[in-house]
Amino acid sequence: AAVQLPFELGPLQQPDSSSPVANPYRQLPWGDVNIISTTDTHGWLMGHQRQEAGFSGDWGDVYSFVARMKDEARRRGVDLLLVDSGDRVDGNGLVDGEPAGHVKGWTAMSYFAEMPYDVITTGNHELYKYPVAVATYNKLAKHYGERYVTSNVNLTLNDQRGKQRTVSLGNKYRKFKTEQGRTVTAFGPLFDFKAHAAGIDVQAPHEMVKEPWFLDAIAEEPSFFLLVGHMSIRKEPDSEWSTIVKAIREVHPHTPITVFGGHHHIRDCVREDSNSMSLAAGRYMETVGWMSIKGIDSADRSNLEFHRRYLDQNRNTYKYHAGDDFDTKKGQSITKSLTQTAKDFNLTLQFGVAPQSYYLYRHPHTSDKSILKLLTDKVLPLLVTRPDRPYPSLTILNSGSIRFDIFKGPFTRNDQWIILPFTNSFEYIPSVPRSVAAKLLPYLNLVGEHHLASLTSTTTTTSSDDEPLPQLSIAHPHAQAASVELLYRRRLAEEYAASSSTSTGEEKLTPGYVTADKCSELGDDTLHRPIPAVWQPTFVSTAFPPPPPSTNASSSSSSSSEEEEDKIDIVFFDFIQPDILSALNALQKTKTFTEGDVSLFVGSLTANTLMQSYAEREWS
Ligand SMILES: O=c1ccn([C@@H]2O[C@H](COP(=O)(O)O)[C@@H](O)[C@H]2O)c(=O)[nH]1
Repeated sequence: AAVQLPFELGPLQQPDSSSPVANPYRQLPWGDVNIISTTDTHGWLMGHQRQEAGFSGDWGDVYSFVARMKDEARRRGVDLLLVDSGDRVDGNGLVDGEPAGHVKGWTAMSYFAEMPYDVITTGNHELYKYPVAVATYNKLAKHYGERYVTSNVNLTLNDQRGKQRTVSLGNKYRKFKTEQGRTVTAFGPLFDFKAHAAGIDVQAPHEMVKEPWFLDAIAEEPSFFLLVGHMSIRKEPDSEWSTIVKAIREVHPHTPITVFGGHHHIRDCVREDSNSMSLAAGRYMETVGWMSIKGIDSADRSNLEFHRRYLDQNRNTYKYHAGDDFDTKKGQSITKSLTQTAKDFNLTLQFGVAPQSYYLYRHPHTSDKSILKLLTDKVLPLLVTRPDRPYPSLTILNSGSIRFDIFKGPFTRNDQWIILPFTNSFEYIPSVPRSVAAKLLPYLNLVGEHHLASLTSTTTTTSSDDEPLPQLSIAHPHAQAASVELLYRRRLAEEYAASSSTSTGEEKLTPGYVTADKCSELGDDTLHRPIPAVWQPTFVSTAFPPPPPSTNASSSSSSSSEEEEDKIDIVFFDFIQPDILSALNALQKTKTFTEGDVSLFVGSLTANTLMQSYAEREWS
C-alpha cells in the first residue's frame, strides 16, 4: 500500500543542489513594446521539482517577475504585455489530480486567473473533454472577459431546461489601448483541431480569415497586431499562421505583427516578413518567452527592430533581470498556496522509489535508460495481462501518451500524472493472425499517429527549412502525421546533433536548451550544453513474437491446433483505436475490422494508473 512521505513539494526553489542553476549572461533587449509569453504549461505551475533546477521557479515566482517587470516598463515609459497560448491541462498532478467534485484543471484555473494576462487563449487539451471546455468557459473565460480571446472555437451549452445555445468560447478578437496609449488588435486562433469532444466546434483558420467579423476587425490600422494562438509557428501541416498574417498583410502591408504560438513544445522563432516576428515559448513551465519591438511609433516602417529571448524558468533568471528582491507578497502567497494545494491533492503520496532514471528523449527506445523500454519490457507484460485469454498479447503504445522522464528516487502521485496524464483505457482486438500482427508496429510507425488536425488547410506542407516533409510512399489517410511529440523530438535531436559537433568548452556549462531557431542572434537567455536527445518512434510495443500466455483459459480445443496458436490479441489505448483499426484493414483483406471488434482488455487499469500499480508492486 502507498505510504505518505515525510517530505513536502514546493516551494522548493532550487530542489537539487547537485544540479546548479546557471545565470543569464546578458540583459534583456527592451523595446517600446515588450511582451512576455507563456505557453503549453500543462499544469506545471509548481515548476520542476526534481533534478531540473533550471526550471524550478513556480507560478508565484513568475507572478512576481511579471509584476516587477511591469514596474520597470512604467519606469522606462514603455509597454509590457503578458500573453498565454493555451494547453493548461494534461501533464501534471496539479491539474489532472484534481479531487473528485471538479473537472481537471479547476483549481489550477484559479492560479492562472491571478496572472494579469492581456490576451489568453485555449489550446487543444482544454477541448478533449467537454466538461473541461465548459469549466474553461465558466471560470477562466468569464474571469478574463474580453482578454480571453478564442477566434475560432464555439461551444454548445445546455441550459437547465435542456435548451441548447452555441457561444464563442471566448472573445473573437480584442481591441485595446496599452498603458502607453498604443492601439492593439488581438486574435486568438487555434489550429484546425479535429479530435475535440462533441459539443465543440473549431473553424479552420483559413476559413476564419474570410469571416466578415475578421475583415471588419482588421480594417482599422492599430499600432500593432497581437496574434496569440495555439498553433506551431513553423509551416507544419497543422499550422496556418502564414494564412492569417497574409490576410492582414493584404490590408496593412507594413503594420507590425507579433505572433505568439505554441503546441509543439519547442523554443522557436521565425519571421513571416521583416515587420513581424513569431515566437513559441517551449513547454511545461520551462521557458518564459520575451519579445521586444523598437521603432513601433515611427511612420517609417523600415526601421522596426524585433528581438526575442527564451528565459529559463527559475529564480536566478528572475533575480538577474528583476533584482534580488523581486518577490512580491502576492507571488509568495501563490507559492505558499500551491504547496497547500499539492498537499490537498495528495500529490506527495509515494508509490515507490524508482531505482534509476528513465528518460523519454535522451536514449534510444531500446536502451535500459528509456522509459519506453521500461514500459514495453517490464510494466506492460507484468500488468496488462489476461490469464483468461488463450492467446498471447501484443500491446502497442502511442509514445505521445508518455509525457516525461522518471527520475531516480521517490515516485509519487504527482509523478504518475506527469508521466501518463491521460485516462485512456486498455482495449483489445482478439485473435488477430500472427502474420498480420507482425506487420502492425512497422506499419503504424510508417504512417504515424492519426491527425489531430485536418490537413485541408491552404498552408503548404513544408518543413522548418521549407523543404518538403518526407512523403510516405503508401497512400493512406493517416500518412505523414505531424504529432507534437514527434516534432519536439525531431527538433531536440537536430539541435543536439548540431551543437555537440561544434561547441567547445561546453563541459563547463549546465545542461539545458541550446535553441536553433530561425531568428538572428542567440535566443537563449542562459548558455547551456545541450541535453542529449535522440529520435524516438511514434509507436512502441511489447516484444514480438509475444511469449505464450501463462493462461488459465481452457483452450477452446483440447488439441490446440496450429491455427489457434497462430492468433494474437492486439492491445492498445482507446486513443489510438482508429490507428489500429485502419492499420489492420490496410494489412489484410480477409476481414474488415470495425469498432465492434474492440473490447476492454483490463478494466482495472488506465494509462494514468499504470505506473502507480507498477511502482507499488516493484519499487516499494
Ligand atoms: O487522450 C489522449 C489525448 C492525447 N494523447 C496523446 O497526446 C498527443 C497530443 O498532445 P499535444 O500536447 O497536443 O502534443 C496525441 O498526439 C497523443 O499522442 C493521448 O495519448 N491520449
